[in-house]
Amino acid sequence: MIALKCPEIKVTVVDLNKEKIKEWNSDDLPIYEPGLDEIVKQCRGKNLFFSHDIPKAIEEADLIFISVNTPTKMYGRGKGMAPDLKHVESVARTIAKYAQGPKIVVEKSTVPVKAAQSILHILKEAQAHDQKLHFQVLSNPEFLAEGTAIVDLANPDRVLIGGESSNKGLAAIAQLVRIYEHWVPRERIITTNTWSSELTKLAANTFLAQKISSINAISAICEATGADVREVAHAVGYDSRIGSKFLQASVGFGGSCFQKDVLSLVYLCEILNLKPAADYWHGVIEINNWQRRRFSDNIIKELFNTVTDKRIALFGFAFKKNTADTRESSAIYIAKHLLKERAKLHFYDPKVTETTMRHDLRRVTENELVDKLVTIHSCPYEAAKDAHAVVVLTEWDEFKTLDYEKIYENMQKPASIFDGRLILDQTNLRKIGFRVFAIGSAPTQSFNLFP
Ligand SMILES: NC(=O)c1ccc[n+]([C@@H]2O[C@H](COP(=O)([O-])OP(=O)(O)OC[C@H]3O[C@@H](n4cnc5c(N)ncnc54)[C@H](O)[C@@H]3O)[C@@H](O)[C@H]2O)c1
Ligand SMILES: O=c1ccn([C@@H]2O[C@H](COP(=O)(O)OP(=O)(O)O[C@H]3O[C@H](CO)[C@@H](O)[C@H](O)[C@H]3O)[C@@H](O)[C@H]2O)c(=O)[nH]1
Repeated sequence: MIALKCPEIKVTVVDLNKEKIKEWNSDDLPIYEPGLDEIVKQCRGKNLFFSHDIPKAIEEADLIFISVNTPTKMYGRGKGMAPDLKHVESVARTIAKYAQGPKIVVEKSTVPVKAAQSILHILKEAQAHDQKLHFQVLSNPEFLAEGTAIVDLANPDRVLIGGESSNKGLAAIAQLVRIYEHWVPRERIITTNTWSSELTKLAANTFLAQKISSINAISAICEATGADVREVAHAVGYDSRIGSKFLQASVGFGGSCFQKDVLSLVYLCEILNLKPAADYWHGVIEINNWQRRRFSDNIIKELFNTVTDKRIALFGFAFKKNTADTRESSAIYIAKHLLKERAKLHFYDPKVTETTMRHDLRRVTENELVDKLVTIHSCPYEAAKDAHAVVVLTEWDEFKTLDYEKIYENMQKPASIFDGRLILDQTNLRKIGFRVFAIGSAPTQSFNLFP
């Protein structure tokens, strides 16, 4: 977006992963994101470059964005909670090694509060030994969502920049503001101190995830009472203080950010000895896991309490529509529960590859189960053929307009459909003959004798 909006700025993207850089330089980009291909094609070779020559890029740059991954740590202290900052630290050390003049270093990765301090300590060490060096570290968290990244970047609700309040700090902030001002109205560029900016990113993601867990918790009450979660969400969201966005009940949120960032905030609360705050935010994750479990348990319950050897078609594997990203996708966890029960799973996703699906499933369950029980299809009708149930896990638009009569005809009877995204026309499906179960509404066609 910077390359597109600021033709006078040269943008060089560097990555340790040479394969990825090769793909960025090819016609087949390493990620699927609507609108991205066009922009890359328009700018690449003019003022946008992809390279693995990291030292040269550092040498040449005035501003350096650190945008490396900060996944949840899976070992040692903070395992399963704290973000792993080893890549951020490694970049700071690389900058310290190759910089030959003053640089503004921008923390774009999502990090815990005070991470900028560590980066600065490492850079200051280099500065102490070389008079030509001077570093300012800014926090500039990213708020784009996958699937809508280009729109979000082109028209952000806000851009947040945190930095030191010293003269040099303010000058660095002003430089970054000038870049965003090319396309973002000045009143939408917020400047704060570094720690507020870092914390805002974690807070924003936690608030968003909390909204989804709140509506998902309400969806469970709806299923038990006859209220309809879509009606409740609509009416609750009409209150402008609450707002209608992010009230879509679902199989639970996925993606590489929400769980990681909520856990990062919980961990921060714990190390600061703020246990009630840690427990409060941890509830967001607990509800999300519960929602996934409830959904898969309902499938088993409504298929006469056994799915062993039953063919089940799963529509969607990506964590949301318009992306091929599967990181922390609820589909993985729902499939895991069903595989434990020895169901035969037939997947269809318009963008996710077979290799990715098998790799993700092998990470959470035994290889043997995946090899024996999982089939991947390139056509939804094939996936649903002879199935006892169709389960919608991702809200891809194309699932709304499939020929459900044809799907019904080729399924085992009774044919059930479980809508985990509330995208299907339930009345029409019932007319066709399906037993329909949807998140957040009472199971009126339940065969189940016990609640
Ligand atoms: N994905 C999103 O939608 C999104 C949105 C907002 C914020 N974020 C944040 O942005 C950061 C990156 O997320 P992502 O999804 O792009 O991660 P990613 O894993 O897809 O990409 C990170 C890249 O960094 C590279 N890398 C790691 N260490 C490196 C090093 N020392 N030098 C050069 N390259 C290195 C990796 O090879 C990888 O290609 C995370 O902190 C994330 O929380 C992501
Ligand atoms: O009402 C809703 C909205 C979303 N989701 C699910 O929540 C997850 C996350 O969706 P979304 O937030 O749209 O995508 P992300 O790409 O994960 O974006 C989030 O995480 C990014 C990384 O930090 C932030 O930059 C974004 O602002 C923040 O929205 C997905 O599984 C969605 O299906 C719901 O279940 N119900």
